[in-house]
Amino acid sequence: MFIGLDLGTSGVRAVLVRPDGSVLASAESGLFADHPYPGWSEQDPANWVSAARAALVALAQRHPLAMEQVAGVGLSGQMHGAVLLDPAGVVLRPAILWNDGRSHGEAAELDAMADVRDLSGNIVFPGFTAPKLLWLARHEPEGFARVATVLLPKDYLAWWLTGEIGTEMSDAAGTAWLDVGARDWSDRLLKVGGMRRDQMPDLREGTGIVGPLRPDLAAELGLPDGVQVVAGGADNAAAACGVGALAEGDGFVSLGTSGVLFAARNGFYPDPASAVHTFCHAVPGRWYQMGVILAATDSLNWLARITGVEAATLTGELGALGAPGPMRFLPYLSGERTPHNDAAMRGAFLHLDIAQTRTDLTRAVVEGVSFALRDSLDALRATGADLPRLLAIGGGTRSRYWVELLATVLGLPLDLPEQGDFGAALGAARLAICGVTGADPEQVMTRPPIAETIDPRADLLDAYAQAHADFAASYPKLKALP
Ligand SMILES: Nc1ncnc2c1ncn2[C@@H]1O[C@H](COP(=O)(O)OP(=O)(O)O)[C@@H](O)[C@H]1O
Ligand SMILES: O=C(CO)[C@@H](O)[C@H](O)COP(=O)(O)O
Repeated sequence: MFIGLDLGTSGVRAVLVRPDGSVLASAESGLFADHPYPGWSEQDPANWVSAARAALVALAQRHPLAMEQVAGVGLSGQMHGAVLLDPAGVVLRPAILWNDGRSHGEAAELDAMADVRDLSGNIVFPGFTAPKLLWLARHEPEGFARVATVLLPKDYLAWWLTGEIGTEMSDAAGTAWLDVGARDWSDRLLKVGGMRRDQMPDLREGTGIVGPLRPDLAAELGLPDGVQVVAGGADNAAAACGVGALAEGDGFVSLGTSGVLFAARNGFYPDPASAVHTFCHAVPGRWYQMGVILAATDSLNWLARITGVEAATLTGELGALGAPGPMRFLPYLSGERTPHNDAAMRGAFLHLDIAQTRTDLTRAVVEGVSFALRDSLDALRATGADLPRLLAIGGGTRSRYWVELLATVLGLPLDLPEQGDFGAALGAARLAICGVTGADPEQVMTRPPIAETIDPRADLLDAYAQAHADFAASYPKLKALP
């Protein structure tokens, strides 16, 4: 048996997976992000540990015999977050997350420096790790002086599970300190970011082993001796492993806290002039590209918070998909990444009318998120990625309305995998299977059974294309406002 542990922004999910790759059980424990100031987004790593422990204990209570058979644990997690450890391994401050825009000035500075885009293969976005450390050096210099190690979120869980410090290529690629083509830390990128190699965790591929599970944790969870903890992958790379997206033409769209349009590529094809990301895959010798929006289900959760109605209830009120609503919503509540790279931009509702209801607001939100993902699809296509169809994963795909809308806005058939919510956690477990048994990733990371394919609604394609054009035209107009 194997365990996959995915540290999402909205919660930790643990899955117990049989050696043939089928899922026996899963458990979840929720998380919240703190936004102490506009544009900031933080989580306390202690809460990640509590949530991971709760999810693992839930599996142990329900499946004690299966837990006795576990050979490996694989990890997956939200990308880019900076977890700062002092020389004793103590966390120095709350982790600064992927959707935190405070370091936009530092990001622009790094981005303008010679060789930076060429080496990292990417624009330096404010959400990436390197500008966060430059911000820290300027605004919290005492804390910065004590940073002995920078970890990415899931690597902090590896540290908790094993007492070992390490990372892997797919998460390291999102730091702006990695030479993404060479799959190694870049001395030049570290130097311009004010960092040293000894502050970086050791690098391995996603199937590499970080170390054995701590004996006290094994005893607490009813796991045997000698369980190996496998490095795993950044959540999007791990999700790709979970849905078998390894080669050219394979891709997925994810409706999680962030929204992601992912395309596996057969080689390293950076296009750093565009806001498409080019990162190492979690399996050796492969890369991928993606467009990212910063608030997908996070936009819906914001509406849920201010209306006092749960996200699932809001989408449940939408009924059957029809023509686009009259309102437009720009989902830039945490700023914008692909395609505009605009950390200062903020969201908006347009064309509010006194007759409109909560349902109209929900419709506008899910439409706005879908239109922003269409922008990412167009940006990916411009880099040469060819995506004839996509798998659809993430919590938002529980809404049938949203998936049908998204298929229509993207103009592509969307395949809903059985157990689509497990994507990243299942991918983490698959990386553990490969790491512990030496199995070939190509054999293990197959496409999952598809529960249903949702086709675009041919009768609505033109109406949504027009609504997307209106949405796209709104961005420069809003940007021009003081
Ligand atoms: N029926 C639903 N309709 C729309 N959104 C939903 C529904 N059920 C769950 N969600 C959303 O899915 C989110 C969780 O998605 P998930 O992919 O697990 O996120 P993450 O990986 O970012 O933590 C929830 O926060 C919620 O907003
Ligand atoms: O910043 C990115 C990718 O570049 C996000 O996709 C994060 O990795 C967070 O993911 P979720 O919590 O939405 O899964």
